[in-house]
Amino acid sequence: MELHFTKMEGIGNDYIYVDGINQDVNMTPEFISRISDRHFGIGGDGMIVILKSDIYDFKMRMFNLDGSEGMMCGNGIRCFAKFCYDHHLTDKKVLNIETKAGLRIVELVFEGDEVVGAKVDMQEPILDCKEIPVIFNQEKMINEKVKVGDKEYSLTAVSMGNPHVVTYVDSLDFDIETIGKQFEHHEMFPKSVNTEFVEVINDHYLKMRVWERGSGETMACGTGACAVMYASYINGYCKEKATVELLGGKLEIELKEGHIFMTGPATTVFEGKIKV
Ligand SMILES: N[C@@H](CCC[C@H](N)C(=O)O)C(=O)O
Repeated sequence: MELHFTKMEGIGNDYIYVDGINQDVNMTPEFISRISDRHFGIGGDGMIVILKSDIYDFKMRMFNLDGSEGMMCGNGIRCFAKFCYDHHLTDKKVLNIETKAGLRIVELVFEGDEVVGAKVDMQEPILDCKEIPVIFNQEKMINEKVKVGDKEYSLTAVSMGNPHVVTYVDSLDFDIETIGKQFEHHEMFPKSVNTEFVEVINDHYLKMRVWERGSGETMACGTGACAVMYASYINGYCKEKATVELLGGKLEIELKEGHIFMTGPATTVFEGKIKV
């Protein structure tokens, strides 16, 4: 049997996109980590499957490099919407997409006839520790000093449908592999966590690196950039609109009427088929 796929990336956060409406897709962790492997597979930060939804236009399921399933993917959902439009699964330019974290509304961005990106209503950020989830002795974790490994960090925990913890650093040049794993496996995060390390450049420009649960360091994380903007806003480091620069590029993030909006590119790298 063959599996048709499209490799796509949103500022370097790359996934293998597969149409699960017109073909059967193996969604076991073993298969996902095998095809995502950069030496023995197609290569990517994981796999994203396009499915029919009973309530909205489409349903997105996303899987990390280790095969674990994520609730939401910010860079992924922009590419997901482009995939649906480019593959003629829809001619809508605004798509309602069902994710494990609920509805996300994606407005495609065009250059001429070509879809080059999207603006996404990422819904309301969540600070409630129980919902994120974070085991902590207060309702919210905002700029709280917590020891991770042998160092104390000031942490702000935010859910964008998936769990994030944001911390501020003087320099982005550090051993993310060691520190990222300490956060990812810390007992205060019962469902693990995505960790964002942020350098504040000014009140409308933030730079970050991310360590994603299930995938390790990636070039970018869309939900992470939203969590960073919101954490920085409530900590008084930025205004309602900010550019967030990640290793793979920039996203524009805006807080409007309690919702976070993310705008960024979506790019097709190549298409193919593999024997499964
Ligand atoms: N890269 C993504 C987030 C992917 C999911 C995450 N690793 C999780 O398991 O929560 C993004 O762009 O948001």
